[in-house]
Amino acid sequence: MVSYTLGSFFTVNHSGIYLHKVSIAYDRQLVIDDLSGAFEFGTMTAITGPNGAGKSTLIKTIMGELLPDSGKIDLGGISNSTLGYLPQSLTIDRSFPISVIDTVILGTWPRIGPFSGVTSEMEYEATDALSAVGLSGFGRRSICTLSAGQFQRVLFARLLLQDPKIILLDEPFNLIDNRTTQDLLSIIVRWHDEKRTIIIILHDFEQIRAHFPNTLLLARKSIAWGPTENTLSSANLLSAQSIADGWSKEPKLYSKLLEI
Ligand SMILES: Nc1ncnc2c1ncn2[C@@H]1O[C@H](COP(=O)(O)OP(=O)(O)OP(=O)(O)O)[C@@H](O)[C@H]1O
Repeated sequence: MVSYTLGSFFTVNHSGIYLHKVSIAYDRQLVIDDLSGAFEFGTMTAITGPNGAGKSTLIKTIMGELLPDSGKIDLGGISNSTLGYLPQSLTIDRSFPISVIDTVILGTWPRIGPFSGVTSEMEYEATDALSAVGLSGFGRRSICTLSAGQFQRVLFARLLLQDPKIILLDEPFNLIDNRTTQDLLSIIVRWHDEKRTIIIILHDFEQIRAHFPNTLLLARKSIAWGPTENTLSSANLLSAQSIADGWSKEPKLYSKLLEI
């Protein structure tokens, strides 16, 4: 449980990832505007919104890859080096000549460091993880020979070895078939049952309604953040879309940066 002081007036206790008035800009263009809210530990939250809404930017900022231009992100006492993160598959370079099993074993680095050497126990764990994601027998294959869905299964196996308490997934079902999606969804649901915190970017409202109790609807600012049924109301979705229709015409500049 973390205590957090808002201004000089009061202190709130929370156990989760806490965002307080977070704004993020690229080249003076605001892509997240004054976002406040919490991802409570143990909850499962979908982040959705139109293309360009700032969803990946938000996740990268929680990961510490980007810094907010103003506001604060508090990880509730957890170091961002221990977060489990799956970026969008299109951003991952698969040309590096590495085997499936070694890719999965890389998941142990955040737990035991990169210099410990590969033990037979790690190989057993990685083999088990590959079997859990339906890839028994794939260990010696090179990752560049895998299909998109098989590679995504490998990345889930790597997360199984990493064993993180907080898992951030950026469109994990992009470009993969329904069967793989269902298999990976059942792993995510199991992680939730194990009280891990899941934050997942998704575009499919049916999938979100079926599996994710909480949703943040983003359109460069929070349109709604709370129980999924309330967040994904027609009025909120319309509002997000109309904001998206407008932002390409009128880029909003970040006023604090303009003062420089
Ligand atoms: N490195 C960058 N430099 C400049 N602008 C960027 C950068 N990364 C993202 N942007 C811009 O910031 C805005 C938000 O991008 P982001 O990728 O966070 O959106 P998103 O909601 O994840 O979109 P999508 O659903 O298309 O993946 C977009 O207009 C994008 O072009």
